[in-house]
Amino acid sequence: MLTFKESCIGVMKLSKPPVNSLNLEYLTEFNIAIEKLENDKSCRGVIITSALPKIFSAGLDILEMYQPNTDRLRQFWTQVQQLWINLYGSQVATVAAINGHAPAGGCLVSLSCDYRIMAPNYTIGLNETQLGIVAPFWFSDTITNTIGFRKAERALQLGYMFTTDEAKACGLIDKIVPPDQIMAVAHEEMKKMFAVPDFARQITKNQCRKQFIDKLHAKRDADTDNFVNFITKDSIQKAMGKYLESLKKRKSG
Ligand SMILES: CC/C=C\C/C=C\C/C=C\C/C=C/C(=O)SCCNC(=O)CCNC(=O)[C@H](O)C(C)(C)COP(=O)(O)OP(=O)(O)OC[C@H]1O[C@@H](n2cnc3c(N)ncnc32)[C@H](O)[C@@H]1OP(=O)(O)O
Repeated sequence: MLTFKESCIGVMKLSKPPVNSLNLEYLTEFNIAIEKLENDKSCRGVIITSALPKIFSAGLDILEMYQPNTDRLRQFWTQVQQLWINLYGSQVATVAAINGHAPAGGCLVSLSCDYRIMAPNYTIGLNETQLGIVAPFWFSDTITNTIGFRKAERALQLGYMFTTDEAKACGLIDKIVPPDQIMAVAHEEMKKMFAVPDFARQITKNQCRKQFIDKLHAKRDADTDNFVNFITKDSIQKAMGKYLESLKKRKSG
């Protein structure tokens, strides 16, 4: 993770080649970095983007979920939950500068921010069902809160990956920006949020989001148990094995 501060704005650049997949170690690093910026009194905003060309993040590292060690799988899921709690509940203003593809966990990271700008000709969405897995309720709440129930239900069922244009049309992202302007526009959007007194913006954000974060807090252990029980099922392992094979075939084909 490349993290630096530009005045009162923290910039986090995901930099885990080849595709910024989020494994246990990287999620832990991500959480530490966001918690550090959150606790920095001089930090009013965070921009999350990718240091890699063409990929914002490929989402959760599928290899963490395929033929897993159960203890590690639990730690992994705890970090995924924590990342969402940290980002969705963040008191600083957050902008996702999506400069590449953003499937599943990559999409969730961006949906957890306050504002999303995206470069053209990429794809974004919660594609979990295409892997034969199910987005948990808090992924589903987050997309529903962004694009509304009907569109979210349809997109989740299909595991639909939106093009940048489609994402803009349904409100999954807020603005389409050429890649060379994405950081400049992220700073402009941040300034718009800074024009509102921080405490008023923060209380409003809490009013909108707290109930959803509280819901996960209340069910956190059960959510981890569900995840571990679900992922370790033979049928789910088979489906994930097939998906991994298809990724490799696509590469060679
Ligand atoms: C009842 C419910 C209870 C509980 C809930 C249960 C389950 C829910 C759990 C979790 C939710 C899951 C969230 C996720 O995020 S799952 C991850 C989904 N991500 C994807 O499907 C992305 C797949 N990747 C791609 O589409 C492409 O790789 C991408 C467009 C990102 C990049 O394409 P490109 O052509 O540039 O690169 P590739 O050659 O495809 O990939 C390079 C290399 O990287 C490997 N790879 C890709 N993505 C991942 C990944 N997410 N994890 C691990 N590894 C990944 C790919 O296989 C290649 O590897 P190699 O062949 O070895 O070089």
